[in-house]
Amino acid sequence: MTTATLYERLGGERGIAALVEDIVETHMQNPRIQARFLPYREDPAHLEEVKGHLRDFLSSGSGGPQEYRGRSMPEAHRGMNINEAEYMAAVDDILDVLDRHGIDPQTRLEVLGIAYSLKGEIMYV
Ligand code: HEM
Repeated sequence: MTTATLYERLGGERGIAALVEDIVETHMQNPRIQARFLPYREDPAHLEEVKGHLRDFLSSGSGGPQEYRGRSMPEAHRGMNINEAEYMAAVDDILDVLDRHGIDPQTRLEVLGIAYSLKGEIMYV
């Protein structure tokens, strides 16, 4: 039984910042979803804003002190018509990156649980 919060087990502010960089880069290299993300390379300011929101989302959702000021999940993904295969591809990327960063299996499972709980707010909204 561990007493560290999910935020701490993800490496806190620095760990989460590194995770977000790699997750976005991995999405951009994943043929199943890269078309959704590659256009952001042409708009670095917007990309930085989204990365900031992703960091705050992960931090506040895992027990960290940061406040999430981005849009709600349905608002952020509305009109993208994200399907199940794309959703699974994104979740696979996240779990791969957590693994590459040495995050333990129990913690990865917790993140998977949170990702699944958000599915209905992100797919086909
Ligand atoms: C575990 C599932 C997911 C989570 C937790 C998640 C979370 C987020 C968050 C927090 C933002 C920032 C919102 C903002 O800036 O206001 C965002 C933006 C975005 N997400 Fe997701 N997302 C997920 C799945 C997906 C999937 C499957 C796709 C497409 C394949 C996707 C595509 C995007 C795009 C393109 C943006 C940028 C929107 C913009 O232009 O500002 N997301 N996501």
